[in-house]
Amino acid sequence: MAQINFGGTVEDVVTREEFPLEKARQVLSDQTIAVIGYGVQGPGQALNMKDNGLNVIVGQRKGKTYDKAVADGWVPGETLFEIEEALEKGTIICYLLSDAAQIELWPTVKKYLTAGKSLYFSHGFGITYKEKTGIVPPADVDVFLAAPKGSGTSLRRLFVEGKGLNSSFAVYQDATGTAREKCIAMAIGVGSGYLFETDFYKEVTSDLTGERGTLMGAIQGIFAAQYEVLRENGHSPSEAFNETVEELTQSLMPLVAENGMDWMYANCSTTAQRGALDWWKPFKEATKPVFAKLYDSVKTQAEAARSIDLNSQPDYRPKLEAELKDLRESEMWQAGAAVRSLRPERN
Ligand SMILES: NC(=O)c1ccc[n+]([C@@H]2O[C@H](COP(=O)([O-])OP(=O)(O)OC[C@H]3O[C@@H](n4cnc5c(N)ncnc54)[C@H](O)[C@@H]3O)[C@@H](O)[C@H]2O)c1
Ligand SMILES: CC(C)(O)[C@@H](O)C(=O)O
Ligand SMILES: [Mg+2]
Ligand SMILES: [Mg+2]
Repeated sequence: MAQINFGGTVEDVVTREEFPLEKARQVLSDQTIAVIGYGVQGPGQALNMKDNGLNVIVGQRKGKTYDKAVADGWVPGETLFEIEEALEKGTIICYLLSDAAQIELWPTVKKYLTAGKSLYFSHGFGITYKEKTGIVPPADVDVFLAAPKGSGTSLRRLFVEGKGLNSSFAVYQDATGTAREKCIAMAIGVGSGYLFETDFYKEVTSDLTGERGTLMGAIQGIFAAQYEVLRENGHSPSEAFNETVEELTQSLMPLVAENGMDWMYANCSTTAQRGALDWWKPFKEATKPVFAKLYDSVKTQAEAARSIDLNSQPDYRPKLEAELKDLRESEMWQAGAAVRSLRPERN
């Protein structure tokens, strides 16, 4: 493994140079990879693996998502099956149902996990919270994860552009002595950039924190707070949205992605730099207690319990959709839709 210095801490990582696609193909040459579930990660991972020359089939229940799989080129009876048929054919079972659905389907999946097969996850959820999920794999199967650090939609888009999201990987159970190399081969096969090692507990704990925090929850909270203050002080929706969201996503975050925060700052005025350097600290102080509370809520499994409880309610889907609709129809995101429609490249 390559040793890389991450800001003073040296970590082992796996790059595509030392574990090339050719090696992944060789490790997985006698495997039938069954991607169970075709929601968000399913399509990204399955299509990338197929384009990478691996032997992939998809298992998906009939309905809209099954039709999407057909539209994506999966052939019923050849590479696309009902879930149980795919479970039977697969030697590496990629369990890419939603975390809640994984609980429901587990008794079925378990039946097909015969000795020597592999069970692959993209999250540490099911295994870490086994007292809540009931997911306890048989001792004679390999169990590992590769967790792309981003949406399955981006995983596919970046792959098509010749780029790759980073993924973490972890082995939970090595029954055959080959779990680790299969795990790394799968992580390369789904189109990852570099790989960093973790364990199932750390993966789920950091992932739940990240998505509730800066990646999704905190960012919306901070956007909403600033937007409201601007509106309360007489600024128009377009001005408030541009100064809160549009400039960040269109101009400044791409600069951060390219070369770091200081470089983005350096490409703004000295007036902006002075203010940003002064104000990031009070923002950190104000929000750190919230992040500590969030981490604690993840660690005590309150977040997992809430997710499982709510997801298992029969009316959860429509309620979730109603919440997303409220967000979409809020003034800020309606202003956002108007702003997006005015981007020159959309005309
Ligand atoms: N969404 C992402 O981009 C992302 C990123 C990293 C990791 N993950 C992890 O990947 C896994 C899959 O997540 P996802 O967001 O792609 O899932 P998802 O919510 O998109 O659902 C995946 C599939 O589950 C099927 N499904 C739902 N309920 C079912 C049931 N009762 N019976 C049979 N099928 C059912 C759906 O038809 C769908 O095809 C999860 O462990 C998740 O944490 C997701
Ligand atoms: C894409 C995310 C947020 O990284 C993933 O963790 C998820 O749960 O969808
Ligand atoms: Mg997640
Ligand atoms: Mg994540």
